Amino acid sequence: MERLRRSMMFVPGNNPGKLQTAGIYGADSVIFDLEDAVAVTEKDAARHLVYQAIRDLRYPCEVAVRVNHILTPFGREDLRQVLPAKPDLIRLPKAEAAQEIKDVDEIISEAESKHNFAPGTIQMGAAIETAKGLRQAYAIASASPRMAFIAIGGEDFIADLKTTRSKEGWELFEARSQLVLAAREAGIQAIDTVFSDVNDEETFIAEATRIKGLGFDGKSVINPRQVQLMHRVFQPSEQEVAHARRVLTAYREALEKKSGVIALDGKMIDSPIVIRAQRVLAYAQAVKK
Ligand SMILES: CC(C)(COP(=O)(O)OP(=O)(O)OC[C@H]1O[C@@H](n2cnc3c(N)ncnc32)[C@H](O)[C@@H]1OP(=O)(O)O)[C@@H](O)C(=O)NCCC(=O)NCCSC(=O)C[C@@](O)(CC(=O)O)C(=O)O
Ligand SMILES: [Mg+2]
Repeated sequence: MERLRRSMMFVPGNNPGKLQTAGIYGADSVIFDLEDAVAVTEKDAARHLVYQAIRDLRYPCEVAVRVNHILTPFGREDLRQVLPAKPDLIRLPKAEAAQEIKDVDEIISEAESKHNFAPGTIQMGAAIETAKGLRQAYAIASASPRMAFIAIGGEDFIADLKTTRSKEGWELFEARSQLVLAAREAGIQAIDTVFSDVNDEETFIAEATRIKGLGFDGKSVINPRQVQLMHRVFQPSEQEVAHARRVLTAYREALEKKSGVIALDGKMIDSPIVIRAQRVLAYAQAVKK
């Protein structure tokens, strides 16, 4: 089972209080942000705070840093200053081309070598936030062995589409589906976008349920209150686990009788159903830890 990334919580990189407590809320990952949550005048202070937090504090989860785009005046300096702290992952915003991933991969390799980190220690993820980026989703996802996921940055994506965000999310449906397909083709995870109204739990849960159904592995979140909501949506129910066990038992018995297909409660059980049942059990096991 790959690493769980049900909840990836953004933490503004210029907020010392939030950086200090970010690990206590149970998120699978924290993303210390140097990009859009940080004003241009605060970039330098934020880099320093993020470096110190990663170096000095122990987080019980994956620690990622969202740097500015490599082609902005800030991206390379972000990497230069935070890589020596050895974050688990660098998340790139507004990715539009495989070359951006390759360039950052090279910078990370140089830092790993300079600081005696094992090669490949620091992973990468990239957010697709424009129509142009979406066209390159597979190329981006497969541009480096460091790539652990691609994400959709929905707020920027919607601005690029020149539309507005609805509760039902129709405007993002096509992009979300394409993003999951590209991630699966590349064999990496797919992460959904943030939901900005932290007080609207009902719509958050509906959206989380929908994106789980589309195949996403998790969601970027902006507030601790969204973490457990997300985990609850992704938790396999007792009925799902019990059903998965019955599927595997029935299939084993079928194989013993030299048959590759069997009916359980009137429904056909064959190998893709078995693969799904195995995933439910592996997932239930992983979320218990
Ligand atoms: C929204 C709000 C201001 C509300 O604050 P409030 O203080 O009213 O919240 P409360 O619930 O009252 O907080 C209760 C307690 O939790 C603490 N607490 C809250 N949030 C915490 C947190 N994030 N980390 C650690 N701690 C936290 C707080 O300090 C308090 O602690 P305490 O005082 O001890 O009780 C706050 O959450 C926040 O700043 N969120 C992060 C915003 C951010 O990073 N945006 C950029 C990334 S998105 C983007 O860029 C778009 C994107 O790029 C995305 C993509 O690519 O996917 C795209 O295009 O779509
Ligand atoms: Mg964005």
